[in-house]
Amino acid sequence: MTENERANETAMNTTVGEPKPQTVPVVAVVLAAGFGTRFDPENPKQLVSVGGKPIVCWSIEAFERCARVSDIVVVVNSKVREEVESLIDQQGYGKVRVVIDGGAERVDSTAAALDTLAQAGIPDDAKILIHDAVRPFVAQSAIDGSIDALDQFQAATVAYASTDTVLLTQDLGDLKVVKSVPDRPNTFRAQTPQSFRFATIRKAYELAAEDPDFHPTDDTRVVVDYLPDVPVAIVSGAETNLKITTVEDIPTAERIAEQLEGFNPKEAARARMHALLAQAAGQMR
Ligand SMILES: Nc1ccn([C@@H]2O[C@H](COP(=O)(O)OP(=O)(O)OP(=O)(O)O)[C@@H](O)[C@H]2O)c(=O)n1
Ligand SMILES: C[C@](O)(CO)[C@H](O)COP(=O)(O)O
Repeated sequence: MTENERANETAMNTTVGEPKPQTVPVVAVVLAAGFGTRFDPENPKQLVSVGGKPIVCWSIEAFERCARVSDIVVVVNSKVREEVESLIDQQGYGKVRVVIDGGAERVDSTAAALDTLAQAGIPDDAKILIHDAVRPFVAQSAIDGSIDALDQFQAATVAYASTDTVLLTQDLGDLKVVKSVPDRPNTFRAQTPQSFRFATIRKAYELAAEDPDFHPTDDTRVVVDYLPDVPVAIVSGAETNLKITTVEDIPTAERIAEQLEGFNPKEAARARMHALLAQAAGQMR
């Protein structure tokens, strides 16, 4: 077994055998309100098709498919709302309860979803799974593992063991120096879903809201920084749980879609052409 396999093995894996019966709501929050500034702001990445299906649909379907997920909240911005709503209607996603507006940053979009859930009177012990819409290939084992982890922990994140040595750095004016080098088996790449009991994530966000310098890129960081006594469990992720960040990620995404759904050469060629055009347009700007 490689070092990486060992590290991923020590992360929590899906319960073996029958999953426990669900006694609380399990709500997936699909964050699709980003502006894709590193992709192409004129071509919202959450709507781009991979393997012939819009990225946001892959993500919603992952939670539709998991019988233990009871409800889905989709968070959008004004640029994508109409299209996302029409996709939800066309596909007949039965667990999507509401499509809400997000905010300027990812954390503002999560905060909007938490407010909506509070207004809906969701219980404190509900399990909330917060997922990047642009991670279309999340495995059912990661979703199940997240739901199971909340039986032992108040918070959990899907993560994948780093194969690179990670350097923690320090700013020295206009350059950086290495501050420390953590042992590689203790370093993981954060993925989503990141999952929490409702009262825990709500409390963390309440505390964070009082901090004007609050700009974390994920929800785990909000708990780690503002509720430092709450351990966040690591749930096994995968290389395929890719976040589509730039147009260069599209060919990899097509390859993963191909493995999952079977090969569609027409669609793959169209997507490659699309990625090249988007890249060329980006360079011209
Ligand atoms: N205000 C925001 C910002 C991000 N997101 C979502 O959070 C995830 C984070 O992925 P990221 O690659 O950062 O997406 P963008 O913010 O769209 O990309 P960029 O940072 O390049 O603008 C995405 O699903 C995105 O839609 C969101 O819901 N609301
Ligand atoms: C939540 C996240 O996907 C974990 O990998 C990530 O932090 C969010 O996006 P960003 O690329 O850091 O903005």
